[in-house]
Amino acid sequence: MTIKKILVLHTGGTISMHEDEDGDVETGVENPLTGAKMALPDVDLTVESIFNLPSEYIGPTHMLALQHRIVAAGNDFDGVVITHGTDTLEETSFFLDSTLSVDFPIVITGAMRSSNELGSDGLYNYQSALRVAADNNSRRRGVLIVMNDEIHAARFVTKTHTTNVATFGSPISGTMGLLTKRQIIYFYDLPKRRVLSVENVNKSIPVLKAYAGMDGQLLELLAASNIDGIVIEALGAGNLSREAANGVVYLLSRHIPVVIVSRSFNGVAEPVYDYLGGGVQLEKAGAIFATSINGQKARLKLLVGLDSQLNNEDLRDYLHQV
Ligand SMILES: NC(=O)C[C@H](N)C(=O)O
Repeated sequence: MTIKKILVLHTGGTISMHEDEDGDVETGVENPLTGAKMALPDVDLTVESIFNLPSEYIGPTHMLALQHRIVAAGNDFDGVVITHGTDTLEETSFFLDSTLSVDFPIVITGAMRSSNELGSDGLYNYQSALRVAADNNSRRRGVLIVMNDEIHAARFVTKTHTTNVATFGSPISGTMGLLTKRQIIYFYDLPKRRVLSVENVNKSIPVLKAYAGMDGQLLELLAASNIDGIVIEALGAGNLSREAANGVVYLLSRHIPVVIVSRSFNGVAEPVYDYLGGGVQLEKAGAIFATSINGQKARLKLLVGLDSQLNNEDLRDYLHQV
């Protein structure tokens, strides 16, 4: 068996934290994963602590720094493993997946229980991520999320539970693969996606959730506040109240791109209803329906699309693509 060279990038999160005597979880200086004993395949690890942050502090600038580090690694490694807090793990995964085209596996993992808690899942998930990154079958699959013996695609994964170790799920596509004691099994291949390079991540793109009785006031306020675009988690298949729909029309009249996803946990947003506020009329007015992603991912996709100077039809096609 050939030895696989894996680049490990620690970024912080619960996987690198510990519980104090009161049971509160805090960050530490030493990463508990460093020097930990694991049953591993033949891997040669290069370990870097690129950040030591709770993932609530991670934003697009950090994601871009990670992306640059991976690009700089070139073909020096057979795989990359990133450890990350779970709260924004799906966003970092999605950003990297949208902006990196590499053959080697990029695997992201985290933990729900910190290093000294009973039933801590950090070391186990780290070991699983290394196994997946060292597996030849993990190549050319985009960015993968490995937690709790499951493999998920960055495009479809989301955090589904506040505290459970089985928090990550892919409601639309299902789990992409599994780790057993001896095997790594993939159930399906992903549809092709368009990868774009990104240079500047400083766009202002808020995400707004729709609700019964939503008015257009907030949308009009946002239209006057120098935003570059907006994502609305609309109702059901992608519908809004009449007042909110008028707010969308106002935003569009100011040339602010409006991207529609659903606030529903599962399914794809698409234009179905033809009345004021219905998806058909929102699309006719110029709103863009993003396919199969949630609000936080649509925000990143719009950011990447705008930074790549995509406009009108091109931007629409890009956001439509699964
Ligand atoms: N389980 C976790 O990692 C949650 C933590 N708050 C973080 O995202 O950094």
